[in-house]
Amino acid sequence: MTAFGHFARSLRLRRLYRHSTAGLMITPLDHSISDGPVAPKGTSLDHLAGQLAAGGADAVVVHKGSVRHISPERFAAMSLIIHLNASTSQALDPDAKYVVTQVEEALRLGADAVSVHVNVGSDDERQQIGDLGRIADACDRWNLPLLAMVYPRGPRVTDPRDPDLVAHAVTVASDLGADLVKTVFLGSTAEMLDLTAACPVPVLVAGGPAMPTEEDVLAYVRDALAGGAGGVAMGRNIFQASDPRQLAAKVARLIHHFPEQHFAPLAFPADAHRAERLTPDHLDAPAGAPGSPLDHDTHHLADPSYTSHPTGGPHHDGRKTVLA
Ligand SMILES: O=C(CO)COP(=O)(O)O
Ligand SMILES: N[C@@H](CC=O)C(=O)O
Repeated sequence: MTAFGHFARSLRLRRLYRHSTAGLMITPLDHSISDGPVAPKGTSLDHLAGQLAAGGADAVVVHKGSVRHISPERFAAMSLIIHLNASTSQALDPDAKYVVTQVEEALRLGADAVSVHVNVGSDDERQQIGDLGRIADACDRWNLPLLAMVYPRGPRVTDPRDPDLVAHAVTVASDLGADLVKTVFLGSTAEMLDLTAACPVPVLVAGGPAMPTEEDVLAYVRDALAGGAGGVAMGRNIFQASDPRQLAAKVARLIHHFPEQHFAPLAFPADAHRAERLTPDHLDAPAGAPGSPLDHDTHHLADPSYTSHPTGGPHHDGRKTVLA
């Protein structure tokens, strides 16, 4: 290990942020096991994946068998996250998630990262937290980034958006080694700011059930970002939209161009070197203004002079460090 974290894990995390270091737009499609088909009627999973990739999604989360039905071409500009546990809505206890494949299998399938869902407060919590710990160990062995989806859910959880409960849930995820954590939006930007400030890894918000209008979705994403979220892992609102590609593009654009850079996946020695080439004027320029880092649009990642923050090293601004 170096001060910049393990190279291979850093590299894979960096690739997740292929479009922008400002944040992530991930679309989970693991609902296929919990609730049934995710692709709009009459279309295929491959078509949906193509729309998401064309819209600028950074990654999709899918179950292991789904990758057989998606063309590898879809992942030319989008990462593949394999989901490792499952349950169906028909189960006696739908909150009880069980492991259906391993980190090694995900690697064999070409995964760029893996994800695991934990319902904190469920009757089955003991098993799920144990699974998260074991999966985190395997991710450490293979240097594979880990996304933990953590939700307060279970018979004793009366308010799944209780800020203390959600803060507890995301802490479970970061304490056991998740690189990214996905959870519910708390309902207000102020509450989100407290949550995200206390969590050492980026917090991605889930979308929840489909909202009535596209503008509702975009306002929700704006609020989450203003609350310090590191992006979204938004499923139903995207794949149930009348035009998933178009809405994915709008959401991705909001996230990828968000002016505040919350964290720095570019924590490589080479980036410290690149950072020296940005003058303070560049860094102070308003977002999108000539000379500001965001002036580069999404092409900035191809620009060797681009970096997301002035020091280039692991970035502690009171929020997060993607790499340690
Ligand atoms: O947990 C989820 C998918 O993994 C739910 O995502 P959405 O709420 O955005 O549909
Ligand atoms: N990760 C989610 C999938 C969506 O329904 C869950 O298991 O609840």
